[in-house]
Amino acid sequence: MSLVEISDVVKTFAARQRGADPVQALKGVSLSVDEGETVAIIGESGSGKSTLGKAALRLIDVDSGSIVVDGDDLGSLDARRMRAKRADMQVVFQEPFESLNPRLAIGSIIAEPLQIHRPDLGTTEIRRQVVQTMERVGLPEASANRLPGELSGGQQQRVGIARAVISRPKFLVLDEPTSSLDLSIRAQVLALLAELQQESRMAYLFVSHDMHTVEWISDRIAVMYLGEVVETAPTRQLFDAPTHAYTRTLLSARLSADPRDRHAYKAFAGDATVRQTSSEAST
Ligand SMILES: Nc1ncnc2c1ncn2[C@@H]1O[C@H](COP(=O)(O)OP(=O)(O)OP(=O)(O)O)[C@@H](O)[C@H]1O
Repeated sequence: MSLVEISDVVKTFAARQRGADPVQALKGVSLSVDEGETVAIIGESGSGKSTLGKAALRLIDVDSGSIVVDGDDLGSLDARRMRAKRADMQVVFQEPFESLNPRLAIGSIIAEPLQIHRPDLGTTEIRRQVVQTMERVGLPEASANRLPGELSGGQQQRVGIARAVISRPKFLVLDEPTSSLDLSIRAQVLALLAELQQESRMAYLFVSHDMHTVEWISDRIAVMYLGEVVETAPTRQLFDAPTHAYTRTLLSARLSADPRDRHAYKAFAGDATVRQTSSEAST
């Protein structure tokens, strides 16, 4: 049994406009993610990727189907057990600034999950873990007292990652975590995510529409089309021998992308470090 087992999940949204039909965002989706594995979800805008990411963490309710994380069926947990379970399942969103409280200092933002989930820890221990986590994700200790708006986009996303991993989750949903970042910073943040995963064997569900990113980071890829997973395959196999017509269309779009970007990206990804670069220094 995989760490994360998503089985036959259906999710329908009421239409945003009055009179329009409801939207079936997930039409019976099944997917698993193993410990230490990165599964990417790709597909065009509106295919249901983000909805699946949110459903996997039970950030939204689903109509039917089940999501089992580390042996617990999320649908059958009561509110108290679900709250406790959240320490094991975290999320990193695309827009770091929007997901960080602009009025809280960075240190407090990163400390929050521990304050919620580990009432047994004292202030000194929480501070120690915050400093340790900041160091691990490449944030200067001095930024603990700064506000999110004072950091660069890359640093803000490091804060989002630090907050997500400080409670030592087993399962992380990453919803376009690097899409808003410059190419060079993107590669460094991806390298950081890969290192963190190697250290702690987290399972990653990685939502992305960027083929270069998923090719680099994922072990397996699930292709979504109109609320369904139409193909799941190991990354190399999917790129070399896609079986579904829609996957082939997606991949041909990738080939028409600017090849210079691709090479630049590979070069950056190859020697990316988690340390800050001058381009990432705050403004
Ligand atoms: N809260 C909501 N209310 C109504 N419809 C919604 C809601 N959230 C998502 N949808 C609809 O569900 C479908 C799937 O949306 P979703 O955001 O999961 O797609 P996506 O593949 O992540 O797209 P993108 O790449 O643009 O983020 C879309 O048709 C979207 O309009």
